[in-house]
Amino acid sequence: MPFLELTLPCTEAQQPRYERALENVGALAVTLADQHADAPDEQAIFEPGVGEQPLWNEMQLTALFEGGTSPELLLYALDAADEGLDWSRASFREVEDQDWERAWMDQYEPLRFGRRTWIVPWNHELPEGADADDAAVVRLDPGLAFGSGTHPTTALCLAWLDEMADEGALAGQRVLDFGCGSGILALAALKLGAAQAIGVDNDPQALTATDDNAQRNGVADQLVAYSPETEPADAYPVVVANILASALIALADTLSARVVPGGRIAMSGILAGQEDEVIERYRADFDDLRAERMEDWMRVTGVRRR
Ligand SMILES: C[S@@+](CC[C@H](N)C(=O)[O-])C[C@H]1O[C@@H](n2cnc3c(N)ncnc32)[C@H](O)[C@@H]1O
Repeated sequence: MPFLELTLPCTEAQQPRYERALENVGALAVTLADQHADAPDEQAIFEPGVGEQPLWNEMQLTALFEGGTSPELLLYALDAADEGLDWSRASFREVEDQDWERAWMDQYEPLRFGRRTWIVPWNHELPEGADADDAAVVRLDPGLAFGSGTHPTTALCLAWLDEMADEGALAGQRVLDFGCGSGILALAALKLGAAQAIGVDNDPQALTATDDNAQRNGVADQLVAYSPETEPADAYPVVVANILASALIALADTLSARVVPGGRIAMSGILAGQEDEVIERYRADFDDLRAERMEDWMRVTGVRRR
């Protein structure tokens, strides 16, 4: 399936704002490359990781959208997403998915979250010095679904799961990963000791990626991915939902009902400044609501009232 690729030259100072606007209108992936590299295959591709900033002053920002997306409508949405940004230098082309998978995998390195959670691309090994006996290792190919660990919202949720495991709150538990993308959070929960995980996503690519990654990690019998229409209306002691703030607010009744009394929830996909609205919406059903920030993004956690 072809995809629509948007490229745009920008400065280092402009990059976070452009990136945020692109993600807000549904970019599947955003990468940065050095503007001055000579040939495309020599370009240093850089996806901003946790706490990392690109080195270049001038860069080329590239975003991938679903095939069939109209460039005109996209520009209209981008203008609405942030009226102060200039998109006149944006250019578009159709790309085959293979190009993107290759670029993604080539620049993707093992990353650690919290004390012992490792996200390792399927074609890499744990770095030397990592404690292989203690590590909870997820081997991942994000494919075309969101969820490689490099986005702050994923990182915030992975760090929370790692903490939960250290507190003994994951061992043997059932976990719901709502908006599972690549399945990264469900897989991390299983590797950290959860007994079973359910993934839910409204994107068929995500369900395929989650199934593939469950096979790759040898946990296909513990992880099942559903569309929102088919997910069992069950309740779980641990729920993670990394979707946008607007979706968390719209789905508050459903998500609250998915958490058992005394169970815990972590929500992300929340831009800094949106956390109070999310907390307000969940206040009726949850205690101990807290917000944690990473870069421009927030995580809200809470404990379901008994
Ligand atoms: C930001 S990604 C998170 C992926 C992964 N869980 C992670 O933490 O990296 C959000 C995912 O939620 C899915 N999603 C968004 N809105 C949804 C909804 N209303 N119901 C189910 N899935 C949804 C998207 O398709 C996408 O895969």
